[in-house]
Amino acid sequence: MTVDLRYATGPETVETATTAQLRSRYLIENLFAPAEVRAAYTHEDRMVVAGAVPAGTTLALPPLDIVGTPGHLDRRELGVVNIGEPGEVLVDGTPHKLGALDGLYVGRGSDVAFTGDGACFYLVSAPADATHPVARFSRDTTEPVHIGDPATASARALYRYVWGGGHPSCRLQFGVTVVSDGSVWNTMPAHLHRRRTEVYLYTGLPHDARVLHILGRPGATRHLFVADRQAVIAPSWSVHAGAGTAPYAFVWAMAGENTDYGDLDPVAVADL
Ligand SMILES: O=C[C@H](O)[C@@H](O)CC(=O)C(=O)O
Repeated sequence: MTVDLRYATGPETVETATTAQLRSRYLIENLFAPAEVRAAYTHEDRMVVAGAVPAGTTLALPPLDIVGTPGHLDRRELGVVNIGEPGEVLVDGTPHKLGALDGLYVGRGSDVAFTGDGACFYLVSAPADATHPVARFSRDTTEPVHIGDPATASARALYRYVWGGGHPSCRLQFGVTVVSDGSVWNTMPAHLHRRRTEVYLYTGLPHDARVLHILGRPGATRHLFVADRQAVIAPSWSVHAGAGTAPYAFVWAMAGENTDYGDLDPVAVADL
């Protein structure tokens, strides 16, 4: 299996990069294909992001040569969000049913497989040095955090699945944010995470719409136009925010020094 490999980058490269260079470093375009698992590996906090689209088959989470262990999760933990129709994640043979935008945490050491005709699983794994129990997160029963404001087109609901305040993890945090009807902005005002890397996977966007995603250091930002089911890597020095030309949601996932969701450095709009 080929893995899309991304090296760690410094902030000074962003201002002189061409659009093609920015896209090849930070944008992950083709994670989802029927009856396949596709993966990208970033050296930024050694996160793996992957897509598993069972399409009627049973797909196993494969080991990756770059990870270097016989099982993918021998030394890693995993977050899963279903961005398709309902399906099942088999963890050591036990099925966990995930509906639209539901999440699953899988601890170190488990074997994982995916089934479901219309399911589309987005996966994030990160190094782990302890084993925490499997946990399912239902979008319907997770109480969202409402932030932003319709007056600034930034109202959105944050469904925090693993974020340091609930289920334990080693390094991984993840959840789903749904932008409210009539709003366009995510993560505005923006912030930095000095102590971790974050990856956004946009979903629910019409095929002819795009999210204008902002990256780079405050005061030296660039943008990427991002289509549905594409992911963007945000190194620790980069803001990560966006505005959609149509309604959308996104899966956010972070890995780094701690699992304290509130450990971030706000950036005032005027400083962007
Ligand atoms: O630290 C938090 C992550 O960047 C996201 O959870 C933020 C987000 O979903 C949003 O503001 O819309």
